[in-house]
Amino acid sequence: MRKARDDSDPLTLAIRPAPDETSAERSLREAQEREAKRVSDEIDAGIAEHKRQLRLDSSVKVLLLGQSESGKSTTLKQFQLIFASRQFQKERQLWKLVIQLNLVRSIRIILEHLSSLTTTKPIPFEENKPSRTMAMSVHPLNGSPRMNASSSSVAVSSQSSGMSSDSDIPSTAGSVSHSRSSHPYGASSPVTPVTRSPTTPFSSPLPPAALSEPTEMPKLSDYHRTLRMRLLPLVHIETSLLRRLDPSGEDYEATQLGTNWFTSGKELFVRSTGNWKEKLSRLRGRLDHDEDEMSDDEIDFDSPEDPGNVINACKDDMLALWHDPVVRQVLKMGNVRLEDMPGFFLDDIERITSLSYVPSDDDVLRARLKTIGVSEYTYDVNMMGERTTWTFYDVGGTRTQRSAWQPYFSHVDALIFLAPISAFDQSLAEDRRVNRLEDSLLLFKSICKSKLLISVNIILFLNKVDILQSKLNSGVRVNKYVKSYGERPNEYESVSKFFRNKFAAIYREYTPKEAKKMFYIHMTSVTETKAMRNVLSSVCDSIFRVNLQTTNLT
Ligand SMILES: Nc1nc2c(ncn2[C@@H]2O[C@H](COP(=O)(O)OP(=O)(O)OP(=O)(O)O)[C@@H](O)[C@H]2O)c(=O)[nH]1
Ligand SMILES: [Mg+2]
Repeated sequence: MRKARDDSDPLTLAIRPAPDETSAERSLREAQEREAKRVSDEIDAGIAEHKRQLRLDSSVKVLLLGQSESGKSTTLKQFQLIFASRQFQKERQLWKLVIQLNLVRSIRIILEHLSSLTTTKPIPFEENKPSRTMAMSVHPLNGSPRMNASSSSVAVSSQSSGMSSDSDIPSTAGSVSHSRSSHPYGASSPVTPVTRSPTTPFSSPLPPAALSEPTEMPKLSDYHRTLRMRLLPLVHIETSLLRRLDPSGEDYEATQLGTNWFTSGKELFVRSTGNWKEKLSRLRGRLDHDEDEMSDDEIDFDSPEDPGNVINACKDDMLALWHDPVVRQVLKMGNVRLEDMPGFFLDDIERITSLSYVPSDDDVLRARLKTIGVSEYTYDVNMMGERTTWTFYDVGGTRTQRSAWQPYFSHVDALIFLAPISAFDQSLAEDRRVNRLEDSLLLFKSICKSKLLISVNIILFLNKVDILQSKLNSGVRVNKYVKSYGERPNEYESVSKFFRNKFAAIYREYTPKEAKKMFYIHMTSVTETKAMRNVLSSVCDSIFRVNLQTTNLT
């Protein structure tokens, strides 16, 4: 049995007061003991603070990867909306200008298309066809171009990346993005009207409308020409705002009315080094400033030239243009599906052009702002009772941007890879010969194989399932684009399971055997906040737990 006080313990013996201790000695001893306790408490507090600091320093770092328009930046917006909503609310007004520019861009595309009817000869279909014998392909990860010899009518990227055996998705060269009417936020790029190759049995068919409609373009009247003239200020506003947001102009070319519309497909983008939020704040902040403080790159929001006023003044003409039957026919015959492009707001003209317009959450999530470079975003979030710092790296997804990803591989805890599975019938905007789903599969394979990512947890979002669903509902057949889909039912359950298995098989086959990491797959529509609340909570929770375990702080 243990004694209440152990007289044989050397420490107890050493600190035991002397039996003949005087009261002065006792006071001194007690003072020394109090001081020792104070020092000890201070050390404990220091250790606790150090641990807290370590936790903060070892913030959770997440890399967002995937091809362009896969939904990376939208995932980040959802994270912010759900976990850092105050910041999201604060930035809501900044998105107003982006949304208005998205709207103006759609108008510009219509105007350029109308203009091309009158000023330039449409490019003959055959000129857009890739070479039958030699074609460029690009490595899916580093974006470096290579020349491929190809005996087929098109160069398929798998031929250059050793994927020909496991890739059964034909190139969409010689095809166009399929037109559909029911999904408003579809993210296909403007389609290039090229013919179906007669020698590739699996090339995407042209939409029936493009094949069966009469070939004669409707005539534009003076009314259309006047409408065009009246909308020109919008285009100038766009040019000037884009210049102000990116004065280098490196990735932006001034819009030239009268050029062929598909040669001027430049879109609004955010450059990682550009601090667009600050620039937009400055442009917007003019109202709060003193007149004298106005600098050259600010806009006078009180002036009739202010973008909000100009856009508002053009409301009726925009509505007239978008609803004009001749314009609709011209677009249809040119196979221009604005509804399928990201940042489509033409059905919201009334609301968005209002002087008192404030973007809704949904508007912000639908807004399209292309990423250039790698942007870092940090949020302090309460998770599992802890205040934790989350750092996200949002990258540009076009092929030429991918070489910038690698330096981030070695110091992130997890990566979220987004593959838009609705894109099985679309081609890359940057290379019309490459099927978007195939590009995602090849990219995912490179990620799985990467030795640098051997201990990085992978979360795969098979995204844009809402668009996939509406495509299937409107009758687009998967087996026209994916040979191995065979005679399975053309229904969401079966198609989503098939794609899920395809990605899971790549993970199993190509991840190095020694890798120890978690891997989850989620079917997502990252624009849908309600569903994403559960998905992101569960994803962040798992990343956070694994992170705590690995830093040994639990
Ligand atoms: N309907 C629908 N639209 C989506 C979904 N995910 C993204 N979008 C839209 O698709 C467009 C492109 O999304 P982004 O998040 O900008 O794509 P990204 O991957 O960041 O593209 P880059 O910056 O070019 O690399 C945006 O207009 C989004 O609103 C989805 O699941 N469903
Ligand atoms: Mg982006």
